[in-house]
Amino acid sequence: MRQVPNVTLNNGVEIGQLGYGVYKVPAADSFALVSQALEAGYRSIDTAALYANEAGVGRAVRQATGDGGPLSREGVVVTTKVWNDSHGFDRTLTAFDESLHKLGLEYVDLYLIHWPCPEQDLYIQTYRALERLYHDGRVRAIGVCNFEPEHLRRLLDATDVVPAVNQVELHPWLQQNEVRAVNREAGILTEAWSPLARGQLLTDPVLLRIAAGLGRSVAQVVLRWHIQLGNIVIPKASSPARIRENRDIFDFQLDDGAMAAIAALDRGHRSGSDPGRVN
Ligand SMILES: NC(=O)C1=CN([C@@H]2O[C@H](COP(=O)(O)OP(=O)(O)OC[C@H]3O[C@@H](n4cnc5c(N)ncnc54)[C@H](OP(=O)(O)O)[C@@H]3O)[C@@H](O)[C@H]2O)C=CC1
Ligand SMILES: O=C(O)C(=O)[C@@H](O)[C@H](O)C(=O)CO
Repeated sequence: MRQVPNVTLNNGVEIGQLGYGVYKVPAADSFALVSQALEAGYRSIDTAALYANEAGVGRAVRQATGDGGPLSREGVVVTTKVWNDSHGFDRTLTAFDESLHKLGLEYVDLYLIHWPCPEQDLYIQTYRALERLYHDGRVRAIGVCNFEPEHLRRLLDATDVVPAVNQVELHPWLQQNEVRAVNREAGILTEAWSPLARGQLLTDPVLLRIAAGLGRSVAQVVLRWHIQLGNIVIPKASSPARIRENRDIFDFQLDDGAMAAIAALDRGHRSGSDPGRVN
């Protein structure tokens, strides 16, 4: 097994380029599955207040990094997010306290605004609260999710700390080239959510052909494509076998022909919500 490589955020914090996402992981399973992911070599876990499984995530991280555990707390990145009903400066600080309490950790590594919620028009105040948490040392890095270029430009103009990541839906059927370019220009890393389009693209004939040629699964080919593009990627899986399968993407390469064939699959297909419409 090859180690998951780290990438460096714009403030120097390191994060595994491959992490484990836990949307729809039931609270009762989150301890076991996150423990298995950490055992399999993942060092970054992506949760959110919305997912209602922060307690199990935190317990798994505490067990793996506590006295006698195999890992150091500094070596694991825990991401959580402020949900849409907690936008605004004070409400965000309260939501953060609740998440930290559920996680049972001393600090959060990466704290993100979950959606810009443009109709609420509070994301600048929400981000100001993230900046406060960052300056107070309660989070190691801050960022956003689902920010379209217009939201990002406004945020960059109005605030001081450049987001470390912009986590957006991204996969071969929704390649987000404009968002990726704006992120790159601002020094923001692109993190891909639903990197497998929630499983919808696993029967794509082009991907099946590339996977067959390499003797890999389609999921592995798609995750490898993300890695070669420079994305951070956080697939969710519900079994130890799939958790390991998704990790095993660092011992092969997609050649230029395969990368070009995948680039041609972009079709603007969303498997989740449209950021302009979530409020
Ligand atoms: N910031 C945001 O707004 C959002 C963030 N996210 C984050 O991104 C993470 C990943 O996105 P998610 O929506 O879960 O979708 P993914 O694209 O990661 O797909 C998950 C689905 O793919 C299946 N799958 C995973 N690995 C394999 C495999 N090797 N072979 C076959 N099927 C596989 C899973 O099945 P099974 O579970 O049965 O194994 C599940 O049904 C989330 O868990 C969450 O952390 C997600 C949505 C929005
Ligand atoms: O998983 C998340 O983090 C989400 O916010 C999404 O799943 C979102 O609720 C969605 O796209 C629903 O289709």
